[in-house]
Amino acid sequence: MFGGSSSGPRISTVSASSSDFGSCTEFTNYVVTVPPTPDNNPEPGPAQIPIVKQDIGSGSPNKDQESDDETDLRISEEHDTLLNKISHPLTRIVKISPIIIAIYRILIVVRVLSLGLFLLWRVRNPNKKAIWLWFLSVICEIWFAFSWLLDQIPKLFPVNHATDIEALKVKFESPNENNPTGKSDLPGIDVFVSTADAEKEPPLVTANTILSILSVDYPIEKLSCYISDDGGSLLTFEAMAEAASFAKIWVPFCRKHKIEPRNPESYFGLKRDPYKDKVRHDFVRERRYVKRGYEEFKVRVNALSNSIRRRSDAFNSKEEIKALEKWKNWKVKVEEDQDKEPRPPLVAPKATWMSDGTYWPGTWAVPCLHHSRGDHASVIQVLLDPPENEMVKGTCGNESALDFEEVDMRLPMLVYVSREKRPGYEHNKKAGAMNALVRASAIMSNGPFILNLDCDHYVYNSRAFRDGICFMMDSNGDRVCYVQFPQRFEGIDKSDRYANKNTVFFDINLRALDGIQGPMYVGTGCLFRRTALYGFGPPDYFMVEEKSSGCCGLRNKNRNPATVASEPVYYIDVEDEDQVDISLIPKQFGSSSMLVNSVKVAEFQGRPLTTAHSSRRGRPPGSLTGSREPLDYATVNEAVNVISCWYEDKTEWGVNVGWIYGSVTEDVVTGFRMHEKGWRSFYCVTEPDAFRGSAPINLTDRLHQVLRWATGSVEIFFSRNNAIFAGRKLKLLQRIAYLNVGIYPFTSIFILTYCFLPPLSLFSGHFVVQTLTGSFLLYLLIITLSLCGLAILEVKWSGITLEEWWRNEQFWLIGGTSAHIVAVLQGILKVIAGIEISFTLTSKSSTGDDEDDDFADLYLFKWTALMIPPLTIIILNIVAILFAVCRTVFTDNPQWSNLLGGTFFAGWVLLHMYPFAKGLMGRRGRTPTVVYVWSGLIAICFSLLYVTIKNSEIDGGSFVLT
Ligand SMILES: O=c1ccn([C@@H]2O[C@H](COP(=O)(O)OP(=O)(O)O[C@H]3O[C@H](CO)[C@@H](O)[C@H](O)[C@H]3O)[C@@H](O)[C@H]2O)c(=O)[nH]1
Ligand SMILES: [Mn+2]
Repeated sequence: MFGGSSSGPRISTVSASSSDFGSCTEFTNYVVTVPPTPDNNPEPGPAQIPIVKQDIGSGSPNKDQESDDETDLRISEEHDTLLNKISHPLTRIVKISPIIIAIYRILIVVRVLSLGLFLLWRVRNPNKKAIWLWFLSVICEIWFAFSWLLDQIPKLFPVNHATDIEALKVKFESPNENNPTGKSDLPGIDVFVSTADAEKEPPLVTANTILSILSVDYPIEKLSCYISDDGGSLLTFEAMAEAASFAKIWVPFCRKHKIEPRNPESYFGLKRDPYKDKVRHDFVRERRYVKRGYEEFKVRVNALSNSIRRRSDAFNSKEEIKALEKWKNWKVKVEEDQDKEPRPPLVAPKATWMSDGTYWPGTWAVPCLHHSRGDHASVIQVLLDPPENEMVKGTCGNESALDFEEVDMRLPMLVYVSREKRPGYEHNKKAGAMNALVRASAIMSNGPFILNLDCDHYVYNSRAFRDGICFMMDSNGDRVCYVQFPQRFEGIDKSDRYANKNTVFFDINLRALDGIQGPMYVGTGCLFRRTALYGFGPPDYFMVEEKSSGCCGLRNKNRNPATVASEPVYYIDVEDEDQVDISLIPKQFGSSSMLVNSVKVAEFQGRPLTTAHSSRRGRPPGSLTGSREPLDYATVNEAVNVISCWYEDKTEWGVNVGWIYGSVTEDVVTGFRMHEKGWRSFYCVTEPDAFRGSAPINLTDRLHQVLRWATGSVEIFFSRNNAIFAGRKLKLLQRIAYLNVGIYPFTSIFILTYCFLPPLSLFSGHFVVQTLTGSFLLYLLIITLSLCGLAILEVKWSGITLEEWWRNEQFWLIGGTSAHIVAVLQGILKVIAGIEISFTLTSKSSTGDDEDDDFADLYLFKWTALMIPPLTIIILNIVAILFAVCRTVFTDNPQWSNLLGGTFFAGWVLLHMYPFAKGLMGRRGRTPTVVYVWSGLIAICFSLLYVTIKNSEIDGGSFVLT
């Protein structure tokens, strides 16, 4: 009833303030059709690679004096090289030094064995004087060993992959028989950017991301960019319109001068010499011009919130006057005619207005009915039309300051999308937003691949899209569900105090998974195969099934019932249309027939090329070089239809199709479901980094972020997406890795306990073992040394630094004692009481006051209850050490061994807590030593007091030093 039909979903009209913005007001529309498959190419039989006989690239002209023999020879050589290049793999494995890996594996075995022996020893040798202390510690140690194993085992087969974009170019963008002009035969990519709050995610940041996407090095007509605005805010909308307008000079400028990175804010902020390696004489002038343009653009974007407010105020007061007049007229009428006309409202609503004098259909500055967060209409606006099919050259620099005569001026399509939201509907956070984009884009551009970026993650390496596509177009590419790029961060303090960079995860864990079934999906910087997102399985399986059952496109009857019941129809073959049970599809994808029809097109376009040596079903070369039809109004209307909030009712969106709902870490679940179906993913580490983003650098925001991730993990643990229940196609080690994702927050229970053990032991005068025996110390030594050895080897094969590894260890304890434990409680609450967990956005804007200090934010101190447990731990441990020292020194019954053990453990805890203590101190200059010294002094006073009283009891009142 809140459906779009009642309040009318609308297509807003553009309202940008900038001048050269004409083209956006009318949008031409565009549809991708299935490229005609050559009739002579029966599927799925092997097809021949077309071999080009003449004019390869800038092939050398035939000279008359050359003999026929020579020419033939040359041609055949060219054949060979071309054939070589065409069959050349697009990706390859870069071996990590086998010696390092061998030692690494041996050390793992050593540590597993010694841990086992140690635990055995511990269980057999209880501390009879303090059984409780012994028992607690042994339980914790067993769990730590278990969780270490979960983390370590999937790291047995680390691997590095490299791509070959030159080979990709030869294969897809060089002239050949099927494609004489050498027009790009690469598949389309739809880029999704998510933003949700114009305050926490500044539109300027988002606009920069958009600019970096619009200028990537990928065939322009194959690229479409969609921005999802979950805030439905006019500010974001107009900032995007500004970005679209600035792109008209920024993008050609980047293309002409090969600018990197193509995010203007980062580019102009580079510390290195901008003229290095630049030889064009017009570069200096054009750079200056574009820089000025960017500065003006920035000022315009920054002024938007003010100008929108002023504009809205003006319109609103006009409306008010109108309303007042209406009311007066009505009053006069009522008095004169005694007419029973309904009384018009006296006050007009405080609307937010677009510059063309219409209401903004999204949320308003003063929220009101149908115009607030969580209650507004759908908005789709094509900000940049789909580009022409052929290159459009720019003009020479006489009238304009820029000379773009040789530059392609086209821009990829850019679409602003804000899905409809109504109260009473679950919106499913980011996953819901992404699914709306999946549908809208299926109708508007239907790129067979989808790249997902958070608004603060921009394209740092303009060729990264090609790197990703290499994996997809390689000979086994049709088994690949996604290619994950590592998340890299900027603006982080040098020592990365809170392990924001997460290099241990991104360079060790994910690389290791790449050697099994592939990295997890981590939410941003990921290139998906559209059909994998649609919930289909990989084709390998289909081929087997097809051979055995002889039928096409239908689901496997003898599959595990749990997965069959809800799994979408298998691969649909374009040629086998008649045999597909189409009636099943709307149940899964919803009622839009345009959407349903687009599925098979995307499947076809996502296939790698057919090759001579492979029986896999590919697509014929040259089939993606055709032109696209323009967008029409009906298409855009249909796109608006599929982003309405009721569209997903009674469908499988979020259950089996698209991003999966039910966890605040939707990313892990979504990737998990694909691996579960037998898909393979790849990890693509590029040089320079493919994408870069921002991370919260102050302690509080960081803890909240970790809290959200851990909560998501607990949600996964308690859901049907727990890796234990996964089907047979999830490989064992991959399963253990996913299991670890669900289990790691629970480790916090034991970490917390363990951190309280040193104070307990020091206060009580006992230790976890009865006495520090040689075997205990030896075991401890082996365990510690083997861990250090593993760390060093991991550092060796992954390329991270030891400091980063250590920071990660530290934050493991800090997170474990604060965020993770709360996550476990929250998760259990959700399971028992059904209390929903909110998605607290990570703030991207710097909140520090100090303008000159890049890291002002780092020293920002915001109190949060999450800090209570670690703070308690710090204080208790310090007090305990000093107390025990005093007692041992001043009493007649010194227990040096227990003091030593306890102090060692407490020191270990405090060492890990150091960054946390630093975070509490705020500003630079004052070190956490102050915290330690102060609590130390207080502790000494208390302990002296204690010892005095104790001694005076023993010695009958007189204080005696022993
Ligand atoms: O209702 C929502 C909530 C969030 N987002 C977007 O989701 C992204 C991630 O949010 P952020 O607060 O930046 O989370 P991070 O902790 O930085 O993100 C990591 O972890 C998240 C899962 O918890 C993933 O969704 C992210 O992709 C991943 O980068 C942002 O672009 C938001 O705009 C929405 O679109 N709608
Ligand atoms: Mn983020």
